[in-house]
Amino acid sequence: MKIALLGYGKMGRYIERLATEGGDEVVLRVDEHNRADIRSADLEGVDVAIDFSRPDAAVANIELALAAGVPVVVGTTGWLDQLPTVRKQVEEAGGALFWASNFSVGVNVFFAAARRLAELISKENYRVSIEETHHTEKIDAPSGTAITLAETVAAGLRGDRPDIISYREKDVPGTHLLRFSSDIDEIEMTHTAHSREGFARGAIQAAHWIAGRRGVFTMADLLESD
Ligand SMILES: NC(=O)C1=CN([C@@H]2O[C@H](COP(=O)(O)OP(=O)(O)OC[C@H]3O[C@@H](n4cnc5c(N)ncnc54)[C@H](O)[C@@H]3O)[C@@H](O)[C@H]2O)C=CC1
Ligand SMILES: O=C(O)C1=N[C@H](C(=O)O)C[C@H](O)C1
Repeated sequence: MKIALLGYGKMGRYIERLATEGGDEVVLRVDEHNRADIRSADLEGVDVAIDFSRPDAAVANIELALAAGVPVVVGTTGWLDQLPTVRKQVEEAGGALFWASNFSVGVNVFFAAARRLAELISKENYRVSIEETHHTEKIDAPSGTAITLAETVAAGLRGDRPDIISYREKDVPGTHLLRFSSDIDEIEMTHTAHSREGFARGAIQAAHWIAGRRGVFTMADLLESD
């Protein structure tokens, strides 16, 4: 398939390498230097746009893809407070958006396990906390994954979102720790990304999956489909 990359940094370049190895073709690369020159007509012939850019750029990039009638896969974090408005825009345009705060299969399994653990523990007296560690170039804090994890745990507990502590350390691709602690014992679950490969593979899988679909989707839709 023909891909437009909206954002051509660490993730955009990783996706290009894996997608090309898999037989896809990257036909447009957009970054902060050429973004102002890009119009929806430049997306003509593109099958899917993949956005890994910046928190303050994602919504305009989604609007660009919608205007071009091109499905868009968005991995950028830090804009999801605007999802309700964007969802309306997608529905009104009859477009397709696939978003995920984390595209790796491992993290999405971690979310499901965290939800179940929170449900099981909800009547007990545990303190819940989340810690996330990322590389020092990361703009947003807390991470999108940590926010999704906190929302998932809160839903399982039928309670408040746990607090999140953010750490920034050189070259860390992404580590998330969920802790339930009481005076009696402690339960910890950690997901450690060894590289960006899981994120890139998941985004490419989503790009193939969204072809021919309309609406707003995320990883649970993909993982639960046949
Ligand atoms: N959902 C997921 O699985 C993952 C999400 N991310 C998120 O993806 C985003 C990008 O991450 P990285 O590639 O590591 O960042 P990066 O800083 O390496 O790359 C960002 C790219 O966006 C470009 N850019 C800036 N303004 C732009 C605009 N208006 N339009 C298009 N491109 C623009 C920059 O020139 C750069 O090429 C971040 O929000 C990060 O949190 C990162 C990894 C996994
Ligand atoms: O910026 C990153 O690098 C990452 N961002 C995502 C997030 O904010 O959760 C996903 C992953 O952890 C890497």
